[in-house]
Amino acid sequence: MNNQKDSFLVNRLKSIKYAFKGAYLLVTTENSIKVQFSIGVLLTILGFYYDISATEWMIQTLCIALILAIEGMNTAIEEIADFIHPEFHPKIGLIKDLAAGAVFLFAVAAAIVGCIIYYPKIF
Ligand SMILES: Nc1ncnc2c1ncn2[C@@H]1O[C@H](COP(=O)(O)OP(=O)(O)OP(=O)(O)O)[C@@H](O)[C@H]1O
Repeated sequence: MNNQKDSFLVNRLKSIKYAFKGAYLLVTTENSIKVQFSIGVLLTILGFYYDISATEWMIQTLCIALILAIEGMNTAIEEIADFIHPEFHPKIGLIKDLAAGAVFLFAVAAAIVGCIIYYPKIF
């Protein structure tokens, strides 16, 4: 929680610290994020190997960041759902399925982008 007495700059720096902590927790503890992060690292190596263009770098970087961000939001939704209702409930199941569906939709688009960039270079 930010202290109102702190200056604007100190509060902003604290927010960045909390955000870093959240990103670190996601990458080190969440299996789905670990997998997506590893794919992101692999794609970055592939990007250098195949010397992809500036536009391809921009699209690839956005796709990697968006997948991680959406996965992170999905994890936050799962945590909220488990916190407010730890027991089995069809509504909690629906909420989690919807959040997972949102990740899936973007993952399909990102996979298509990956194929468009690398298929012509590899084959
Ligand atoms: N409390 C619950 N009530 C009803 N259904 C649930 C509940 N918890 C989980 N489910 C069902 O099980 C699925 C998987 O839930 P879970 O919380 O294990 O997510 P996950 O995708 O396995 O998590 P992770 O991303 O951490 O691997 C949900 O999408 C939902 O269909």
